[in-house]
Parts: sequence; structure tokens; C-alpha cells
Amino acid sequence: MEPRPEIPDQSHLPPEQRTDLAVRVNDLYVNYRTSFEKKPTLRQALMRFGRGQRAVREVEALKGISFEVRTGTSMGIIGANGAGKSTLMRTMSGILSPTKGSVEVWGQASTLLALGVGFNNNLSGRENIILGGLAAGLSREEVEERANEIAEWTELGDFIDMPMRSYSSGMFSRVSFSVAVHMEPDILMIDEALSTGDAHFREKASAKMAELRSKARAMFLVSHGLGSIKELCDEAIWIDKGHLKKAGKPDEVVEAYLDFMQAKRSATTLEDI
Ligand SMILES: Nc1ncnc2c1ncn2[C@@H]1O[C@H](COP(=O)(O)OP(=O)(O)OP(=O)(O)O)[C@@H](O)[C@H]1O
Repeated sequence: MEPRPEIPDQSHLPPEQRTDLAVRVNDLYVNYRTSFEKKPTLRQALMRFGRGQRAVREVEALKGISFEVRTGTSMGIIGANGAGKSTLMRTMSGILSPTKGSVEVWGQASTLLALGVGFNNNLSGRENIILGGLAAGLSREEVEERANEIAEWTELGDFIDMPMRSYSSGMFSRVSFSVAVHMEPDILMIDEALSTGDAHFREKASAKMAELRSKARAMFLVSHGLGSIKELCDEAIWIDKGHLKKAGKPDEVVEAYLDFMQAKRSATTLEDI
């Protein structure tokens, strides 16, 4: 990993006087409200009532998360499926609002997180690149300027002008990832699910992430591949069922997470006996 210029430690200063912060998350709670049926009928409502279920279920995805990210940091986010990692990224990028608590972000954050958010399957890869660029806040001129480069980076050849419904999931990720990494946001947020593809593409994606990491004010990487967290990040947080379980150096956080998962697996096996 390339050394970064030293930034003086300002953690002793009150937050409003600090100039070294890229992101500050304070006592963050995010709830989702989900209804069971899209259009509930009287029959469904009565059946639900009979089962003692409520029409709307509230999911507490994040429960009191607090951390600070200093300028120049690459922060890895780890945790099991459903732990709250994507919810945290979506809230930091402004797609979701906090139910309680606050998120402050200094600079523009990239918002293309999940695979092909906002892509239209009936349009070609190239058309979706233009839409993606506009959705990420680029001007028409900027999008036109970059569209060819973004399209070429995908290495999809003639497929780039075919409707995206004809793409494999790997081809789909190539377009999403290419759009996301060419937006040059101050705060870069990458869901590593985006870089799933063949070995060649994974390698290319990881080189691009390393390059962007050195330019962005801060980078967040959500990953189930703990190796890339250790390789690309200089700090990490572990989220478990919406709680911040541990924050620190990637090695320590990954080790604690693995120990926890191992212990959980053994406990399950013993219970099973
Ligand atoms: N749109 C939604 N509506 C309702 N509940 C949701 C929604 N999105 C996520 N959740 C719930 O919020 C919790 C956190 O989900 P989130 O997607 O943030 O987890 P994650 O750590 O990113 O998981 P994964 O590793 O599987 O991607 C889960 O319980 C999930 O079921």
C-alpha cells in the first residue's frame, strides 16, 4: 500500500473545529418499514389479523452506530448477511435518511452502490452508462466526454450496444462497476459485489480501486472477501445485527470477526448434537 501524507491528529478538537474529517456518523439508527402485501385486500388483512401479524413490519437495520472517518482513510465494512452494511452505505450516500442520529459527509459521495441501481434493462449498456452518469450528478457534457472511456473500460465489445437484459450477471457488474469508478467522487463507496466477474475483471477492478483509493478523500469498501479488506483498507468496522461490534485496524477487526464466526459455528454444531 502506498504511504499517504501524514494528516495532523485533530481528534482532541471539538468536531466543529476539525478540518480532517471526511465522514462522521453519530448514534445512527435506520429503520425500514415493510408492508406484507403490495395492495392488501380485506381477506389478506383479516387473515393477517387472525395470525396476529401487523400490516407493516418495522426492521431496525442500524442501531446506534457511531464512528469518525478522517480524510485519507480507506474504511472496510464487514459483517454477516443482513448485518446492515448496505444500509450504512446507502445512508452515508444520502439514499436513505437516518431514523435517528446523524450522518455528516464532507464532499460528494458516489451513489451507485448495489448492482445496477437505476439501470434500465431494455436500454443498452452504453445508454445506461449515460443515464448512470446523469443520475450521479454529472453534466450532459461531462457524461458525453466520459461515456466512451467508461464503455471501453468494460471490455464488452459489441455487447455494449445490446440491451442489458441480454447480459450475464458478470457483464452487468462490469457496466455498474465501470460507471461507479469513473465518477471520481470525493467519497468513494464500493460494494465489492460490484466487482464480481471473472479473474481478469476482478484483477482489473482491484487495480482500479487501489488507484481511486489514492485520489479520493475517503473510501468505503463493503466486502465478504476479508483479504481485500486487509489489502485495500487501513481501517475497518464490523457490524453485527445493526450494532457496531468493533472498529480498528483491519487485521484486528477481521481476526475478531473470524473468531466470532468460528465460535458461532461451533456453538451451532454443539447445539445440534
Ligand atoms: N428495502 C428494505 N426493506 C426492508 N428491510 C430491508 C430492506 N433492505 C434491507 N432490509 C433489512 O435490513 C437489514 C440490513 O440489511 P442490509 O442490506 O443493510 O445488510 P447487509 O449487511 O448489506 O447484507 P448482505 O451482506 O447480505 O448484503 C436486514 O435485516 C434486511 O432484511
